[in-house]
Amino acid sequence: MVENQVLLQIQHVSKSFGLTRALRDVSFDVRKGEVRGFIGENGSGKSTLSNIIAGVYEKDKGKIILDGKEWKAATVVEAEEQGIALIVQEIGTIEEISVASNIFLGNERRFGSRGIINYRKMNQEAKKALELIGASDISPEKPIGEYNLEERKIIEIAKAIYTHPKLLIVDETANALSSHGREILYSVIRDVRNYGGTVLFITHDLEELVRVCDSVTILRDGVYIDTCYGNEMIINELKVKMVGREMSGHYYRTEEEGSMGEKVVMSVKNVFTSALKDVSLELHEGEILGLGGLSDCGMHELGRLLFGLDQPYSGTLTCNGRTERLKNPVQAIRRNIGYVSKNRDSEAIILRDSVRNNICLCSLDKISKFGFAAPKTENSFVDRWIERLKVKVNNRSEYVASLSGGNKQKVVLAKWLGRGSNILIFDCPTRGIDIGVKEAIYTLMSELKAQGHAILLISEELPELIGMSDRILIMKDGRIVCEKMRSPEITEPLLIKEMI
Ligand SMILES: Nc1ncnc2c1ncn2[C@@H]1O[C@H](COP(=O)(O)OP(=O)(O)OP(=O)(O)O)[C@@H](O)[C@H]1O
Repeated sequence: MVENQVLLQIQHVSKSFGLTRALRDVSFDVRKGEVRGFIGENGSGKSTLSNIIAGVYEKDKGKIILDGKEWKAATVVEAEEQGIALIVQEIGTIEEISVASNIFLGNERRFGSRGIINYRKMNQEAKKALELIGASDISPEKPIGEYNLEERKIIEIAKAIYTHPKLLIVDETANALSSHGREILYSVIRDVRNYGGTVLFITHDLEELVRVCDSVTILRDGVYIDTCYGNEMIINELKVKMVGREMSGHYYRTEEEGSMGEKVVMSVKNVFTSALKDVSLELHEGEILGLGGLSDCGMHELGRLLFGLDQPYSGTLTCNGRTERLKNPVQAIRRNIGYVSKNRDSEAIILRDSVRNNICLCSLDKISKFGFAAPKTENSFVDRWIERLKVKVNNRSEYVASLSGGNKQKVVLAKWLGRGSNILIFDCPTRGIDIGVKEAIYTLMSELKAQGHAILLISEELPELIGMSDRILIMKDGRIVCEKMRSPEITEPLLIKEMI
């Protein structure tokens, strides 16, 4: 329940990274027991402020008051000790260690005696933490590397809630989760609110925001715009406040029926892997083929297989008229296939390299002459795509690691669109992307379709699947269980019925 006492006061906070003014004189308050949404376009400063509160970054100016006292965390561990938990946008776990060690990272001392850690006790406690949020299928002893993006996010949720934080910050986490994972997250948010804690909830999904939050604060270009409460949270008005202009409201394709060319550009027949059971499909030129299902249905694995990342036990794959085995992504790129992975930071971009090199990476053969790429040609190629996708970046030499989440995603898209791949496998392409750019990406997908490109759209967002696809395949337990042609009769409940 929202109390009248204020927990967090942000007072005139500013922060710059070199030339980028990420936050400019931002001030607002959040009360105890309040679930506060936090929205703004990509690069508007949401993660920067969250990171300052949670001790990751230092602010340049301003004050933060927590529970009546000035708050200045020097480290994340210090912030945790003071009751602040942050679930970051990307993967926040450490690869080489166990689930339990991740949950108690920085707090191992509590299981130690004379310098020796009692791992049995740590595992037992981690098991309790996981059970508490209904994730008892995750084993504390296992290395975290055995778990996928969604399961790792659930482990991070368990870690965050275990300490009963007075302030829980959730940065763009829901869109890495399936409906089951989202239920876990929402129930944790309800628990925090029930014991009088406060939640700062960052999301680009405004419907989710209105469902989950008591109020919302809007940032634009690092500047505080407004805070709306309860019934004042009207989606169309929030969009205008975020973007600073009226939005058209037409995100998706308007045709009632689907269309596609005759030519099949890619097909798989009777494919089996550990995750796929007798899967066959055909992708046509000029087609957007939607692939949906629950997150463990096999759709993400199918995307990996079509890009040569995984190999089938049996079955055939035909690509641009040739039957073959894609042994690796290099072969797939040669066959003109592009792939946007759901797992952005670890699979889709090189964080410690420039925006320029990331965008050019797969197109060097196209923009080079006699094996040499002239810097001028490279630069104009990169600038064209930065401009086209409105990537918010100071210059093309900036490291991708310093971009906001949504802008990283735009770099991934630019890389494949720039190459002109005629087969595009998009796994959750609009993950973390703000509404303005979402609209631009959907327009781009329609243009690519019109030019004859084939797109396999793997998505957990049903409105996106229904709104963009010519045909939808639903997968369940590794099999394709239904096929629906584009039509106004296709609804979310109809697809959900096939998925569960
Ligand atoms: N470590 C950093 N180094 C340099 N610039 C940074 C760094 N972190 C953030 N920025 C810049 O600060 C600005 C705000 O980024 P921030 O990540 O806070 O945005 P955001 O609102 O969370 O965006 P998104 O919705 O895309 O996640 C961006 O221009 C970003 O490039």
